[in-house]
Amino acid sequence: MMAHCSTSSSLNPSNLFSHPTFRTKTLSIPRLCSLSSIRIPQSHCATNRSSLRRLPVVAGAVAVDSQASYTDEKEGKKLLLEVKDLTAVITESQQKILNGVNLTVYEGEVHAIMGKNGSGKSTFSKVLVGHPDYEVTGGTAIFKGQDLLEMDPEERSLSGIFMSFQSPVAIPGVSNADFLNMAYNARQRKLGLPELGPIEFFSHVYSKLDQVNMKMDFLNRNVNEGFSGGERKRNEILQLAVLGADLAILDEIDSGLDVDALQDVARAVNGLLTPNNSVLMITHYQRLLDFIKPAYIHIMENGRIVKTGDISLASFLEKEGYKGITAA
Ligand SMILES: Nc1ncnc2c1ncn2[C@@H]1O[C@H](COP(=O)(O)OP(=O)(O)OP(=O)(O)O)[C@@H](O)[C@H]1O
Repeated sequence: MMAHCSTSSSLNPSNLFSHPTFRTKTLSIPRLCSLSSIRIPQSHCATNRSSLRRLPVVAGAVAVDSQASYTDEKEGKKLLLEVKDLTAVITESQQKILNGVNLTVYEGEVHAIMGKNGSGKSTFSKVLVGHPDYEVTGGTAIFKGQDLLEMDPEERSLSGIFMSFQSPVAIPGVSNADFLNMAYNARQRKLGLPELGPIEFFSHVYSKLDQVNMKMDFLNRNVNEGFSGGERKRNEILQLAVLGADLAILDEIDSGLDVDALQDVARAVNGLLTPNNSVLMITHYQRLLDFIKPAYIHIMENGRIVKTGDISLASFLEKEGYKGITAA
């Protein structure tokens, strides 16, 4: 899906979702990168830097609050995310989708969520990042010791959550390089660190391109415009590489990837893993898990995690299907 330009002339970065331009049914999380269905105001649909500077400062994946006192530990690892009995409905229809999700993620862990189509996997991840299509009706979500549900989407991004969407959108008129540069500088500003000009930024991003095996000319192209499905997915991981994250939520990052691209993307994600950050992957297939190895696999059914196991759960699933899992 392509992003559209509207005629809105200004945005309030601190409350982006409330802006009429963004109150659309197709809105996705307002962060600078991986905007899955965002509408960019006409005034921002230009490649000049002054326009870009006016884009909302909603950079994702910035571990600003690295000093947060989230003390619960397991084997020396800090508790990153604790979700308890989370319930949520679709805002418009009030249809219940999440029926009490429980999930605990410590730093340095890789988790995968699997489940039948329509079981609520994407909804869960979008609820975590504060997508306005959904309303939380119960439960808690604590991220780095802070109440995630109390934060607006921008704060969630700035506190270190990155989400890669199933269908990253194109943003006409905004070059990939400018987009990433702006996102990077937003983080630097938030951290009180020096911003990088375009030339300095280029050398910074150059090594990241290598990590995802992307050619340099992708930087000069407009964000995701004309990119193949696989290129969009690589671009998502490039954004993650540039911005970093304490918790990267990757929604079907393997979909549409050929075998080589899958390996590139997996290698890049693995290269970004440290003892302090975590990944939550949503996938249907074991092939991704062969490359990015999760410690935990969760099966979601009817808006709840109904089973948790290790990698053997994915192999079992591959052979027996979900019926086998439920019966197991
Ligand atoms: N904004 C929405 N409007 C209407 N229905 C929605 C909306 N968001 C989710 N749903 C419905 O909620 C259910 C769960 O959807 P979700 O996308 O979370 O499932 P999923 O497990 O990610 O599925 P898949 O594996 O096919 O991607 C589906 O029946 C879906 O149609």
